[in-house]
Amino acid sequence: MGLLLMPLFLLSPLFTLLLVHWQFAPQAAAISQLFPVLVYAMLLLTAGLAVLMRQWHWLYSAVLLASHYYVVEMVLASEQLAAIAMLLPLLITLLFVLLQLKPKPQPSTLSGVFLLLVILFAPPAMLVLPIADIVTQLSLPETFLKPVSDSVAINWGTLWWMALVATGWLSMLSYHSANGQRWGQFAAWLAVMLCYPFILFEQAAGWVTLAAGLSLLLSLTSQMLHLAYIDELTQLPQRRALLNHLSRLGKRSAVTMLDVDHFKKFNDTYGHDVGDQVLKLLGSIMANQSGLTAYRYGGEEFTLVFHHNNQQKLAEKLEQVREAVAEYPLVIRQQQRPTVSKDGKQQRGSAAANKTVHVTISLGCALRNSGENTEQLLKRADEALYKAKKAGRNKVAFAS
Ligand SMILES: Nc1nc2c(ncn2[C@@H]2O[C@H](COP(=O)(O)OP(=O)(O)OP(=O)(O)O)[C@@H](O)[C@H]2O)c(=O)[nH]1
Repeated sequence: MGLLLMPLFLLSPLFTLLLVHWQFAPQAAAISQLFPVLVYAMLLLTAGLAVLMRQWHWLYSAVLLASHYYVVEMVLASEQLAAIAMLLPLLITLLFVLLQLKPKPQPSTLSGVFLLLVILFAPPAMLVLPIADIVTQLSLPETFLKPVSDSVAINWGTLWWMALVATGWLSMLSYHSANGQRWGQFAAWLAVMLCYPFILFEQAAGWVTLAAGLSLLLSLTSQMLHLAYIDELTQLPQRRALLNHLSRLGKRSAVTMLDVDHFKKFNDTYGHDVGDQVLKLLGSIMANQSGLTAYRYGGEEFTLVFHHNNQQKLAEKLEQVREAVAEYPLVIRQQQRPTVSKDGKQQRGSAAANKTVHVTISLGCALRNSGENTEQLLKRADEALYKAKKAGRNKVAFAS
């Protein structure tokens, strides 16, 4: 999913529920009648799916949302409301950040149980601790404590740090091109934080927790699709996605099978890890090609799918791919790792310790014949690949 699409997709529950809340008041009132059962049911569903899929990250996040929701619901009647509304978002933010930073242990391990207990009981502890006294002892400046307005129970200090955290977090996620899991957690955190300016509004916590839970559910679903369709090493879609694509391929199309030349020897010489790095690099070279969709077929074989059958254009493109791979300098360092740089020239460490090598690929292309099924098409592309190998490798061949 595109760089901007993922955050928009994961923030869509928040936008949608806000829209429903303000623009469709009768329907919103009917939905909020179902709170808190609906909210807890949504979180339970997310947690259940997370357990089923063994995606612990989502389990912890769902539990955190549930314990936060419980506290906010309870605190509304508390005399400590203002003080808790100051410290609770801080605690929740710290826990969310902890979940982003730490590798998530299995809940069946000791550290997993500990993490679960902290997430479950740290927020409710605020209900029994003398939070108002603690806040008084902090002697925060007047400007920090000044309420934003009479109608919202939040002060300027809290609003500012939330805005700072949101900006910093957002920049980090964009800079590192974060995955759905991290965006999902950010979306959930943002939704929860939105609760605070509106904490006095009826069912505000229910609405934002519902939005946060939906964001988690969407990110969990997209993670499952990712695991099912994307190859972890090369980050290219894998065979299952290829078969799906081929099943709806048009008449004018072509398929190319390609494979690394003498890869066994390469692995034997430089090690399997270096071989893996080469496959990763091939994945990124092919993902950056226009006019085709690249898949990892399996092992050191890749498949390229084209939505046209112009042989001249295909030959030019495939020649371009072949050259891009053959000309890419792989720097094998002392630790036996190739430098996979964008411009292909970056070298680190002592030049004397490095060795530059090249790999080549052979490509076999089949233009789709009328009435031909997927299996026959792939078989002909494979035969063409065999032809390219026989012709000396580092070649492009077309099926007859
Ligand atoms: N590092 C690494 N190697 C792999 C992976 N998948 C398959 N291979 C290796 O790829 C090699 C394929 O070898 P062969 O099918 O004999 O072909 P080749 O040595 O490339 O020779 P030609 O294809 O005839 O040029 C085997 O040694 C596999 O172990 C992988 O994911 N990582």
